[in-house]
Amino acid sequence: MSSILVTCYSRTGKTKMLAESIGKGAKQVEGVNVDVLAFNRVTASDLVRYDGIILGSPVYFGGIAAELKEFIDDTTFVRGKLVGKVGAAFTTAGDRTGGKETAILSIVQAMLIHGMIVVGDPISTESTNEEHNGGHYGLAADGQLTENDLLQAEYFGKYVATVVSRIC
Ligand SMILES: Cc1cc2nc3c(=O)[nH]c(=O)nc-3n(C[C@H](O)[C@H](O)[C@H](O)COP(=O)(O)O)c2cc1C
Repeated sequence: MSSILVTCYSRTGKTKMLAESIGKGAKQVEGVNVDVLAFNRVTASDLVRYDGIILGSPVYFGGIAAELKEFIDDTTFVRGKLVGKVGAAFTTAGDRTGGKETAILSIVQAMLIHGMIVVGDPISTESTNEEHNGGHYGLAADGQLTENDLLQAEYFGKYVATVVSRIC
């Protein structure tokens, strides 16, 4: 049985809503155990237990929230123990051009430094919806979350879990 952790910093609940939908999608994949955990319940050393780690943050000034950066900085103490794990990132922003890609890439950058295998957000083959908001480098949504955003988050979770189940 492979395992996935989904967690994010979220002040006003939007990024957390995406986390829940990502978890819902990931749980559709057989043979993968998925934990969607509140940010304050996770420590850097918990990451070692998982095969896949999906991390999210709201966009703050074009980057990630300080709280997630602090968490990532703490992962220096598990350096070497995350090698070969699958990683993926997600974000929410206020504005369409507000910095979703730069925020996602900050998370992805840390994952790559850990030697993780990063999974992006391809436009889902399951999606027939042309409104796909896909982040390319990870999952992203802006403004008020729509049903479509939550559906894309489910597809993303399912996709990452499928990769985890294949390679872990
Ligand atoms: C301190 C701060 C900085 C922000 N900076 C940006 C920004 O640079 N670009 C943007 O599009 N939205 C920005 N926002 C809006 C948040 O990214 C957006 O509301 C996000 O969805 C909030 O996520 P949450 O509900 O999970 O806390 C900022 C919000 C705060 C509080």
